[in-house]
Amino acid sequence: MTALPAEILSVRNVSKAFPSGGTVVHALSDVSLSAGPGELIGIVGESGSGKSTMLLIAGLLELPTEGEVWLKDTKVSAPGADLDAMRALRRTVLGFVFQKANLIPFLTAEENVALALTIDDVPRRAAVDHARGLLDALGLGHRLGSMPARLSGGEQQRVAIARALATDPALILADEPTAALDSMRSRQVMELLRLIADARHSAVVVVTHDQRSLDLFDRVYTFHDGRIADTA
Ligand SMILES: Nc1ncnc2c1ncn2[C@@H]1O[C@H](COP(=O)(O)OP(=O)(O)OP(=O)(O)O)[C@@H](O)[C@H]1O
Repeated sequence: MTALPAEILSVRNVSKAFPSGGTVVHALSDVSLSAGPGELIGIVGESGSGKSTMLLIAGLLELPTEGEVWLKDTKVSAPGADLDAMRALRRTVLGFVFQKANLIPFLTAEENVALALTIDDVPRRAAVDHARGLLDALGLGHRLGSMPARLSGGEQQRVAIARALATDPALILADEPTAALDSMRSRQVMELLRLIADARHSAVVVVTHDQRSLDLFDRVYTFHDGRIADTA
């Protein structure tokens, strides 16, 4: 058995400033957080506190102004790093889930998931088989051939989660994945993310406003004004 790394994601002393109309917005100030294998980590905080900016930096979609992002034992991002060069890393190590499922409307559920693999040159047959297995495991085995418009909001979000899992990422980043769902479906999606962390030993980091599911999390960082005000 291979040893698991101590941390999958380590954000170290990250700050992010956006120039904005002659002034500077300090979206993040000296933030450090981590997520290890099998951990479900929450990020909460009021609007504008820096949660999404944190996720974009951890997801290698934005650069920090100061500080570093480490994936496993490698420093991958710091001021001046080349975000384009991180594309392969984003595709293989990271999985993203957003507030809206953003499925491609003219592809079936299984085609949406398989696409995450075929764009990386996985042969179509193998990609579709893998997509079916994932959708089946997420309770959507009966919806493989359905178009997104025929799926409920919760089902669409589960397809989006299957798509994020397709490349077997070590780190899954979710930005308000339950915002568009009712409370029962929200709970189901959060429980699914908990299960994914447990079963796959992935690190799962979720930005959420949903206070009712926080019992499922290993650690919750509360952001306030670009800083971590509390860790519980
Ligand atoms: N590209 C940008 N340019 C300028 N300012 C930005 C940019 N992105 C974010 N900000 C500012 O940085 C601060 C943090 O924004 P962020 O979106 O990270 O907050 P949030 O906690 O995710 O908010 P919400 O819960 O409303 O999504 C805000 O003041 C926001 O206006």
